[in-house]
Amino acid sequence: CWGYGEDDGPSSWHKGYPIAQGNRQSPINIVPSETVHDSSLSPLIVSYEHCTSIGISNNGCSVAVEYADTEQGPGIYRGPLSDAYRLKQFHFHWGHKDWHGSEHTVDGKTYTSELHLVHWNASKYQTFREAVAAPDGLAVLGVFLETGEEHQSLHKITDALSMVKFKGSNADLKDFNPKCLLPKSLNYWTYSGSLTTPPLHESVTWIVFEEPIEVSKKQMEKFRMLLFSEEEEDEKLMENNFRPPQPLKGRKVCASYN
Ligand SMILES: Nc1nnc(SCC(=O)Nc2ccc(S(N)(=O)=O)cc2)s1
Ligand SMILES: [Zn+2]
Repeated sequence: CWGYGEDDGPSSWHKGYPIAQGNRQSPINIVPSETVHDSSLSPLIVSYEHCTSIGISNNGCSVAVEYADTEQGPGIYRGPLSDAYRLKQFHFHWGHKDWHGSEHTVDGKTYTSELHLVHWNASKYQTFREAVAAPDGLAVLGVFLETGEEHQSLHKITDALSMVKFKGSNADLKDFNPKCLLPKSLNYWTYSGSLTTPPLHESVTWIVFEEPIEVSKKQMEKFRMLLFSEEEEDEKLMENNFRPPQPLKGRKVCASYN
């Protein structure tokens, strides 16, 4: 199947997933001077009050924290969105070293990691599976991580990583509210894109925050001890699980203002 190595990495995904060469692929390089400031863009509303996280798992390409799928669950609305989107999971992408690891770049600058909070359009679709392939099915919040001060809430995640070292492993992680992982400013860029891993569905309204959050080098090192491989397999360190920027193909990127 697909991966991030020499033979199964992003440059060969098009063989199994032709959409990889589609017209609204993600991530992209964001050029702030070329974004359109859309004054009709209202502030994004993040409503993460009722947060029943059910667990943390290593799915073989990243580490993800899943949320219970309930009506009054955590969600986002307004901003560029016409409907209410419900939080399904969040996960991270990172590099082998601190100088790279993010998927989106800003004027070519890479960050040490990128957090993705994956939401699906529960106003319009019955299930995540239905929404994941629909053009307005998903909304993903992107948060850049850069090395600096230790993040006071990220330790709840990094402390759990040793329990999900191997592909296919999962552990309890109760009531983790990801609001604490958002930056102070909710200024964002938004554009129409895709999943950044196979099946690469062009179903994502991307909302990427301008302001990064700070995490310590030690906290990043804990992500790099995770494995792509299963127990009993040859150890393959989980790192560089990011797709490089894809062609913009004429899309415009809008900037919020709040
Ligand atoms: N029928 C199907 N069920 N599930 C899938 S894909 C599962 C899934 O959530 N994939 C996913 C892949 C990439 C991203 S990302 N990195 O946020 O663009 C988010 C989510 S296809
Ligand atoms: Zn992602």
